[in-house]
Amino acid sequence: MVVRIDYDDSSDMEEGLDTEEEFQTGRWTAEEHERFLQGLALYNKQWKLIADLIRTRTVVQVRTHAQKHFQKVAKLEAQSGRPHDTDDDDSGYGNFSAASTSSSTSTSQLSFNAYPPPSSSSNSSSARPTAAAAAADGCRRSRRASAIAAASTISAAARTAELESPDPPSPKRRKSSHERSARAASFSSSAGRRPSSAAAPQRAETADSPAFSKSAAQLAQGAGLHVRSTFPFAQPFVMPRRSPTSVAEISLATMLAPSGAAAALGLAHPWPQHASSTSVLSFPKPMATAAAALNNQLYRAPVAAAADPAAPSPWLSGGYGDSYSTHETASSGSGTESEEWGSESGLSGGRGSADILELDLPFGDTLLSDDTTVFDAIGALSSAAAGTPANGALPDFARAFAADFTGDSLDLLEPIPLARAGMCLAVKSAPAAAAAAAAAAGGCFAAPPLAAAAEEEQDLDRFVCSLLQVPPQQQGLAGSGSARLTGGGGRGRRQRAPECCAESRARLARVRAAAALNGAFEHTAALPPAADAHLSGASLIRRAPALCTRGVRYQRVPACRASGPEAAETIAKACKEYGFFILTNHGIDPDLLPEKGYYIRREEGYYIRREVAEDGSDGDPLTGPNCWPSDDLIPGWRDTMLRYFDAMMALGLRVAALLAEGLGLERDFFAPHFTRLERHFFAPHFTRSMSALRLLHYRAEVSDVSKGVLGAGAHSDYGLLTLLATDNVPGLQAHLYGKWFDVLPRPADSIVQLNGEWFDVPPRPADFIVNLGDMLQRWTNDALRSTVHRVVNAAGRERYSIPFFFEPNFDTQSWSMWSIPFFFENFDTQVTCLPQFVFAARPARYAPTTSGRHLLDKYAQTHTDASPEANPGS
Ligand SMILES: O=C(O)CCC(=O)C(=O)O
Ligand SMILES: [Fe+2]
Repeated sequence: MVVRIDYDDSSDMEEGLDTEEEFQTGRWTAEEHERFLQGLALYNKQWKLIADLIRTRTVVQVRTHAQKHFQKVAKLEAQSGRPHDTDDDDSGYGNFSAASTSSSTSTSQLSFNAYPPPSSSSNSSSARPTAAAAAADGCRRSRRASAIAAASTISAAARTAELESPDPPSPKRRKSSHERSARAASFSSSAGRRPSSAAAPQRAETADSPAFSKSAAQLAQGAGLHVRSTFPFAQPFVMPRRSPTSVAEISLATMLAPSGAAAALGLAHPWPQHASSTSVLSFPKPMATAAAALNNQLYRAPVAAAADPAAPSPWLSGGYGDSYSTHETASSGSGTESEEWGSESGLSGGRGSADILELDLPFGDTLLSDDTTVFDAIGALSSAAAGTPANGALPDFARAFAADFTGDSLDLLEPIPLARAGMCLAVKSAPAAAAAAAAAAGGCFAAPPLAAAAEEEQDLDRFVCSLLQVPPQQQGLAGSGSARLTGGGGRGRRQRAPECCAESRARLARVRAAAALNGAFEHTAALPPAADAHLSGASLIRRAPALCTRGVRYQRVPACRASGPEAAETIAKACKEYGFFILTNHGIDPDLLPEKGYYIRREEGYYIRREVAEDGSDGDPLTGPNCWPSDDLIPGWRDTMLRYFDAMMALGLRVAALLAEGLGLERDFFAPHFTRLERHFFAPHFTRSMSALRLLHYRAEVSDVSKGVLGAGAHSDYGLLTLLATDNVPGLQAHLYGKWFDVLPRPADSIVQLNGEWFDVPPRPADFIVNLGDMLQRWTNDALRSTVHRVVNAAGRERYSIPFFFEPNFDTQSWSMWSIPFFFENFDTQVTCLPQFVFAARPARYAPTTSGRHLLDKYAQTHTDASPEANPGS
């Protein structure tokens, strides 16, 4: 079992902001190569972007490295006679130590089980709405228009350098070898460690930071933990600037059940010198304790929730609903469950038996209400633990943490399913140690008798089984005699009826899957066959979407209003930190929404752009006349769609204005890029925008990420931003890198602890899901990032969506003999890194271009039939 402890990178953040990049020479490290591979997957052969991702290598170095890499891959392929998976390529780029190689092998196996990499022959297009039907439909399109329509097909395959890697790349800058090696430290529980990990060489100590590794090792040993030899995760754990996730998580755990944590260790105070990230390294033991404490919290809270059967439990809700209906919420609520969970709380200050919620807390009432905020929970618990009077005053760190967590102004959707995330955390963090600590504390959940355990696998299985209350005979484990579960506090445990076992098993599988995703489990051998089945990529995605988060923060998507005094600020904040938000109060006529395209029921995408002449003469490259079904066939549809298009243009302009304002630009900054201040005498379209509606229909096919079967492959959109309307069927997933990693200091009140994970964006039929496009990234010199997203049709249900790609005018406006001079303004639609985002230490990353050029380039990169060769005229 591996427990990860992350190093403090706060100094990196603070010091590293304005310094020049440090380019390395010489052999590539494993880490650099890994990033290179990520970059390759993400950006194909855009060396500049890849170099940006790697950070320590120049573009030229990257290119040379790529050359060697491809040669090597070709050689391996020739030798093996099969395509070589570059992700597994550990065959030597610099100083791969034996340790790191073996580690990455086990890790990639772990990752594969958790989240298989894409097959090289992605057939995502099969699930992608195709444009072929559009052509077959007899619609007349210009050649260019067809090329664009075809985008829906090709983009999934080609635009996608599929991002199905188990962990996303960390774009975070690496500054020093010290920090790199610090990151390499992790711990495994000594309670049941495998001999192999004990014998493995200590990379941290041979690496270039002996001081760090020594102290880490000492600390770990002092705490009864074992320093694992190498960094065990395929990807580095991405950490935010000011509040390293580990600290946040541990803080959270500690704060959630501090008294329990204290009891577990016999400590007077459970969070020693909290909140300083370095303290993480100093307190491996509290970390285990924290996990145990969190477990206490997790498995007590539902008991209280169950006391009111009418109230939906916030603790294990969310995700795709039914897959998370749990026995806690399903239980009778009679209170007898508390016996089962054990009643020795080990928590001080409580009024009652097992239930931490009965603590006399200032916020106690809100703790389990549906609109519970984490702020409340943390505030309540930390106040109680800190012994502050019940007046709501929080310890400073708790206040800061809570503010960091919730954000000030954003109206965050989806109350965090804290328990679920916490479950991952607890299992991830220190399962064996957590169990032991909890047991020592007279635990609130059954802890396996660790001392009797022979193998780590068994410990882990027992641990998880005990969490899930899988009866021993159902566990399918070797040596189950010693796995007899002991009830917390020595109380007898009620055996579950056999019919519950399937559910328990499924839950076991889900937790294990989640834990695997979280990088916690490195073994799979002991999984019962039934559970194994749940670990295939597709089912994992289907069953454990919300468990796929590493922390607790990715379940929520910020919601921003399109109007009101806060709108500009909240939109800018969401864009900076998330790159993704839900737009409410948008003012689009609700009557327009349901009609907007659901007539299109074919397997295809269907584009609508601004109207141009039949011969396309007043169009731009990449455009053509819209293709409308006859009015007899769908009466009024054309009219509806054009009204919708206009409304979306107006909304796009409004959001762009709010964003500009929030970014400190002129409110009207973007507008001229989307409008044409020339009024054509005969065709007074007020826009030359390339914006497009795309009507998408996904057929009822379950995605299988491992096989590359996706609704839409991972991509970012090209324009300024995209306003997405969806029906009620989930499917959209976003991939966050965090927005503040290398440009500006991350604001103290940031809502996001950055991390890269796919997470499910809840469908919001009445609102719009907004994501940022590549052009905005370009304009802001990477300060804002276009958001990578994809569609995974986990439910296998038919799905409709209508993205509105808000894209600027193609090019420079031109004077025509029909223009009304008064309105004419020669405005070049230049996309240039804005001075506000260009610093000495961070010069412009993109050459000026035009919107049209940018689009052509993008299409050329990703669509074979939109390449210059295929479209010589464009
Ligand atoms: O259907 C969706 O939810 C997203 C579609 C999308 O991302 C796209 O067409 O670019
Ligand atoms: Fe998209």
